[in-house]
Amino acid sequence: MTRADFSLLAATLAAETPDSIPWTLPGGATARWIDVGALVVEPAGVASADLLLSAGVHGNETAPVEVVEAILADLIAGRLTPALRLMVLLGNPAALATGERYLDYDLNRLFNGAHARHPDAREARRAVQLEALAAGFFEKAQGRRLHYDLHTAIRGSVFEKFAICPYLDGRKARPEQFAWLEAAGVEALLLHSAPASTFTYSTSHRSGADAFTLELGKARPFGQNDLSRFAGIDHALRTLIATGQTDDDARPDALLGFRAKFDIVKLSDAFRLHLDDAVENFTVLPDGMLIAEDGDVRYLAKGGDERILFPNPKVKNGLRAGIVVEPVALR
Ligand SMILES: O=C(O)CCC(=O)N[C@@H](CCC(=O)O)C(=O)O
Ligand SMILES: [Zn+2]
Repeated sequence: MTRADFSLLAATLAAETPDSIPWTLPGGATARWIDVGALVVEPAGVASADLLLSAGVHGNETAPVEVVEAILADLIAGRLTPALRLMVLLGNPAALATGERYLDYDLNRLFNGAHARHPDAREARRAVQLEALAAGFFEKAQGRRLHYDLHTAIRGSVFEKFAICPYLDGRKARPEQFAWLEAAGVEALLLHSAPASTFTYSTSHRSGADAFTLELGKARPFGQNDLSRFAGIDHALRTLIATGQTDDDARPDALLGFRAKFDIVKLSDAFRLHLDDAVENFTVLPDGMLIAEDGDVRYLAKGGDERILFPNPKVKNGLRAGIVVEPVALR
């Protein structure tokens, strides 16, 4: 593979060794393959912002990886010229190679120190590495710090594309971001209500990044994605990279707001979810419905337009097996 046709995905899946040698892209930007699944692009001029784009934190969520690969290919070929600093991280190379969500433990439950509780999981080492790469990238930031962690979901969704804002330690989300999310085709925004062990909570909390998890459709294996369904995020990211313009004065009116009300936690092997596989994310829960139970613990819906998100009885014990959300005003 020459520099001109370098593919981060191919190099990552083939477990090639990164060389950290900078090379100049057509148009004068610089690229460096700094670590496994990690590439940094610096613009020729002053960077107007610092964008971390991660994909493949879950190995079965392949469409966002393909979107990011296509953007990188255009940057490397000089068809796209960056106005900002960019770091691309492919989250879980080993799981991407096997097409599984994770190998030993869900990587997106191991950030912000949680890796120390699962030292033997291969993902624990990767979480440490990713956190160090993200922190190193943002330490050198001179502009606005942005992190978009791109995912797809196991289930279908009432809102096909939605964003998740990590808990902001009491601060409010910056409304300037909402217009960009809408331009990317995002229909709903969930605000988390508590700290978490996710990548976006980590970069928000530790590096002060405006971080969002973006859920962009349904998870499918490589080769089975209809990338036309990802045109909105593809276009919004390319515009952001080319212009470096992160704020938008437009007043979005269609973005629906939700807040996390409570987590459904799988405590033991006795956990039973009373929602079948066809139930989509953001389905309204009838008042009084028994959503799940685990021994003596019963999770009940309390009405008021409560909805279910990410119901999954197959998670490991101790992890979130669903979130009950409710509408909230965004501004
Ligand atoms: O479809 C599912 O059940 C999970 C999709 C997914 O991976 N979602 C992320 C959300 C992370 C966040 O809360 O910011 C995850 O569960 O890690
Ligand atoms: Zn995911």
